[in-house]
Amino acid sequence: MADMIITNGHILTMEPGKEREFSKGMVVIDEGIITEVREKTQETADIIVDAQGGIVMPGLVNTHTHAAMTLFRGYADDLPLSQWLQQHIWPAEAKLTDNDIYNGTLLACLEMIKSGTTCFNDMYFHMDETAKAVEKAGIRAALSYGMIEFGNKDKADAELKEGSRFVQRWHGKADGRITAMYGPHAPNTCSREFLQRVKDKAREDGVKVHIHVLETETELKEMKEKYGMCSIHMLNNIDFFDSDVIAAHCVWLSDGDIKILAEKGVNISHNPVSNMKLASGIAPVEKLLKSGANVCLGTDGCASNNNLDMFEEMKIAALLQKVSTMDPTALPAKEVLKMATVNGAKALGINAGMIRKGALADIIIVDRNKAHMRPFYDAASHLVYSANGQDVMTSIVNGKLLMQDYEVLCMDEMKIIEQASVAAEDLIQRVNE
Ligand SMILES: C[C@H]1O[C@@H](n2cnc3c(O)ncnc32)[C@H](O)[C@@H]1O
Ligand SMILES: [Zn+2]
Repeated sequence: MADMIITNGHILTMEPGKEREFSKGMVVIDEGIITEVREKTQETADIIVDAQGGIVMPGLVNTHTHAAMTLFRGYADDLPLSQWLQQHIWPAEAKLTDNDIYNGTLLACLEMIKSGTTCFNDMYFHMDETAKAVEKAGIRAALSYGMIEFGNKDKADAELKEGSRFVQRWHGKADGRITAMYGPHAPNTCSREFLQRVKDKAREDGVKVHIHVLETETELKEMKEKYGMCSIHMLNNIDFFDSDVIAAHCVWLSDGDIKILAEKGVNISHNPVSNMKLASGIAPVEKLLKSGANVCLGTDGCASNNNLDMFEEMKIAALLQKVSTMDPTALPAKEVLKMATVNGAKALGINAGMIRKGALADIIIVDRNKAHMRPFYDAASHLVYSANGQDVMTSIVNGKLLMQDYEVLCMDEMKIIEQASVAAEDLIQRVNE
């Protein structure tokens, strides 16, 4: 007897090269793993999930965020990145406590579970608290301590020590739901020597690296002044790049940079809403995909988005490429859906992002019984252009039901909202003191 069977749904497998879509399908889950995907099964299970009227698909993978920044949702809007970070966000972050991070991350987990994200990639501070919140919520996450040293040798040692302590403590924990990584913030906030040390340490520990790269034109100019080359060439020169790197943003790329990223197998997290809100620019996603690079999708934090809705992110990613290339065929729905599922899972090194025998049972069910979801010709089209996060009925992570038929089962929804609101209020009071 299996643990769970999902029946009656319209299944979208997203299996690379073998994508299948069929109605009234069955997905069998045992011990957190998908064991069967077919039209009919002889198997029985403890839990039967009726997906009638729903699209059964892989959970969405958000490959770049700062979860606890939910506490800064709407705090400092309508500013360019450098002013936003230096004058508003960093001074406020200096006042964050463990309790803030725990409550802010739980709020983020709630929002993600409700809007169909089953795994997220996070870089922030007080990361033990983020990990504890992930452990509690039941979601999957890749976590890294955000290291910033601005070339200061003592700070560099302390930052790497903390990054390493976090990796040792949390990698593979929470039934394997937590993957730990190193998180050097960016090439213009970390020195070249430090980035080299971080990458060496990550290789030694066998873990990945999550970093912001070439988000703004200011970074490009700073790097050219300091090193006589852009961030991509500087990082390539120190042998930083391989398929164990998740580079967030990558907006200001030359054709030569794109070639390097593709050749080295670097994973690029595209964050269109944040890039548009901070007016950072438009990442050359079409060119990156054509070059063979693995491009995935992230929301960035709630201070620059201001939500964690990956459905919204998918639609905006598609529309932005179309208007920037003046080509309506650019970034079609199926491609952007891959970015938000299989490509994201590949970037984070998890066996998910698809519904296939042997994959992790991270699955969502999206409601088709809504006015904006009818008629129904093509699932990918509806998921990218018509749906939003509030159409997610059911979320399953590691074979466990975190939300079923819109009812959150893994946490007390109202309590999380209340606790995070109180934490945010106290925090802003401390910031303004
Ligand atoms: C981990 C640190 O990163 C900061 N941060 C959040 N969003 C961005 C962004 O878009 N670019 C650069 N840095 C960002 C966050 O506030 C933490 O200080
Ligand atoms: Zn970021």
